[in-house]
Amino acid sequence: LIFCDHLLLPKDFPKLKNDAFLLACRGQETPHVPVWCMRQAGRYLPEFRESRAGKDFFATCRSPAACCELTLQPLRRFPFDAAIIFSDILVIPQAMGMDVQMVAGKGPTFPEPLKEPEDLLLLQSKVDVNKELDYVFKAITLTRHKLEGKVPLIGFTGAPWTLMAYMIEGGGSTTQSKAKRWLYRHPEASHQLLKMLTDIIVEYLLGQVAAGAQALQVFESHAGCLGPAEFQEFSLPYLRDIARKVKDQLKESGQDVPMIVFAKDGHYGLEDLSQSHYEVVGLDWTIDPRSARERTGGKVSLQGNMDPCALYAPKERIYEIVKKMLEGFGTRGYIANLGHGLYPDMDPENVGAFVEAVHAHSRHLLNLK
Ligand SMILES: Cc1c2[nH]c(c1CCC(=O)O)Cc1[nH]c(c(CCC(=O)O)c1C)Cc1[nH]c(c(CCC(=O)O)c1C)Cc1[nH]c(c(CCC(=O)O)c1C)C2
Repeated sequence: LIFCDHLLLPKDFPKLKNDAFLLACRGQETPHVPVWCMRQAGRYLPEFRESRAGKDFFATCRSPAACCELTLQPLRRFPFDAAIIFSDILVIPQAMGMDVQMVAGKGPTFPEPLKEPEDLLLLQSKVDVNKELDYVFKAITLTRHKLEGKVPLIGFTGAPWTLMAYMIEGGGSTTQSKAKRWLYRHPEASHQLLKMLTDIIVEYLLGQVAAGAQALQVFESHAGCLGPAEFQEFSLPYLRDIARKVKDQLKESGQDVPMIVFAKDGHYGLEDLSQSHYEVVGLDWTIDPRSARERTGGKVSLQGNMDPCALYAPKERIYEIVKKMLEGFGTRGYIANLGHGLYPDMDPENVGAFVEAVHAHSRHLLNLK
């Protein structure tokens, strides 16, 4: 039999061998605390730099074979309990007709960001998600097959506010002041854009599940620049809408896929996030594990939250930090991760030490029970 990778269909997937991550999402017992890292497919790996060398970032995102290879790379080195599909949150603005380029040393850049509400007319409001983002779905299907059931595959999206911020700022920003100007000056147009994004995101996530994603993470990376009131108005309702709509649709076809919401620096919204139809709330390192547990009252599983910079510490110190983190969160309903993505200058050995520490110490704690 000859298999052509690009003809692989989203069915007959290999049987899952390690379900610790999926069990933890649902608060069920696991033999160890599952662990993965945001940006685990990244520049800190020499093999990643080699695969990406000289290739355009978004061209790489459009190649299912390249995305599959980059997704699998970290799993060949470390016993992570989940894989996350290599892609980017900015493929959605691209699908809506915006040009996004990866500029070396600067990051993703929009040559023509949205400036005024009239610019919304330039956007493709009815995006044919299955056609425009088909390459992501193909990457997911291929990767799920190539994972051979080793660990579950996570799909993801940017949240509406975070995507809106990039579309107006035209790239990364520390203040998000151009995007926040819209919230205060053009609230109606802001809601119009957020609603437009929400509809596309729902379809996009459903497409990822149909293609083979076994869990979904929604990145609200720019929650931190909103205050509680703006979060209540411009972020939370859309995060809730996404989870509710995705879950309602999946239920109709008898499916159930755990969802994770990660609102970076959105500690003020923790109680609300824990009551937003997500099984898991991701945390950055500014929240103390015990207080996060108290504030979420056992309603959700938690994921996080070691400071990525703690990985610069010597290995023994990493072990101590992990130990404290595990004792703070407890071993049930918990997925170990960093509080944000891995930095490109991280020593892969220290990433390995982190994974090893989570597995070893959580097994120790679980054996004491
Ligand atoms: C590895 C990588 C990615 N994106 C970028 C890079 C580095 C550039 C390169 O390799 O050339 C540019 C890339 N893409 C983006 C940025 C940040 C730009 C900025 O705000 O300054 C950069 C450098 C935008 C982006 N992209 C993403 C987010 C949300 C998570 C977060 O808060 O970091 C955001 C904000 C999501 C993302 N992006 C990526 C993944 C892959 C899966 C994994 O985690 O291993 C994921 C989940 C992949």
